[in-house]
Amino acid sequence: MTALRVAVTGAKGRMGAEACRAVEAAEGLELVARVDQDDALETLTEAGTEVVVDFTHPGVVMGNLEFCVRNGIHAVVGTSGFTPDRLDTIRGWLADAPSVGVLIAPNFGIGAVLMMQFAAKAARYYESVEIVELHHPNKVDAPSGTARRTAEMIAEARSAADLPAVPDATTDDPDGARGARVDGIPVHAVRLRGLVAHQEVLLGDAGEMLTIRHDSFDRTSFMPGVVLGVRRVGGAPGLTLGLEHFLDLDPRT
Ligand SMILES: NC(=O)C1=CN([C@@H]2O[C@H](COP(=O)(O)OP(=O)(O)OC[C@H]3O[C@@H](n4cnc5c(N)ncnc54)[C@H](OP(=O)(O)O)[C@@H]3O)[C@@H](O)[C@H]2O)C=CC1
Ligand SMILES: O=C(O)C1=N[C@H](C(=O)O)C[C@H](O)C1
Repeated sequence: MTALRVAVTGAKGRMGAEACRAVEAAEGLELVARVDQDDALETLTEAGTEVVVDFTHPGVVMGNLEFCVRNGIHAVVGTSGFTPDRLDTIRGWLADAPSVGVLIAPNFGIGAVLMMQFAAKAARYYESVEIVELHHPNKVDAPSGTARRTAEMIAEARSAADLPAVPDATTDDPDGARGARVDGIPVHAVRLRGLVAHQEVLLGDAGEMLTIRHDSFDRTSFMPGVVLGVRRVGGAPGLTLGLEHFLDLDPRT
């Protein structure tokens, strides 16, 4: 069997370098190109790339993706910064390239994916919910893509259950101490030396609180998810949002 030809964009970065190691170590995958800041995207086509793994920057990922889709290259995207508008733009590109698959995974950690699923499942049972995401201080964007997506999933579940807005009597908050709001869900971002990637979802109701927490202590935690995405994306044309769609989660849940 011929190996799947994989390239990594953002290859010199924290995640890109780890992804290069994971692809090189994975059976049936061949790392054919490492692309970073000053390299031309044509490197990808010249190398005969079949799947690109992108861990770059929210400011450049859309250009990379447009190039991939237009050149028939499947993409596994870990880079954050995906708003609903951006996802619609990608769907538009994919409409002209129906055989191409793009996976946007806000988080490749299997435990993080489960944490998001559990939070969405619990959401309709609780009056209050807030998200606290905690990351290393070199992270450039806030709130994290994981927190954003978790908030969207929780908001969808609350809306489907006809829950009202989360209760909050705050009228005076000149410094933004109550955090950001994503689809009405409060999100708080911590940046702390020593951390990697962590998130807590706090769900509260009269007399009780449920805390759902996930910790990535090391970037190797993301790699089984990245490799799974690379193996599966070519068989899933169109846009897939979230690694959960490749995890064969119990359909009864
Ligand atoms: N989905 C997931 O599971 C995870 C997602 N992430 C996300 O991945 C992204 C990258 O994170 P991280 O690795 O920590 O960041 P880094 O800053 O360490 O890495 C980004 C790399 O991309 C390079 N780069 C910048 N512009 C381009 C370009 N136009 N083409 C190719 N490469 C480019 C950067 O170069 P230079 O430094 O010179 O600018 C750098 O080497 C972030 O959005 C982060 O949130 C992170 C962890 C897990
Ligand atoms: O920048 C990071 O480190 C991470 N970014 C992703 C995000 O924004 O959610 C995933 C993970 O939290 C690590």
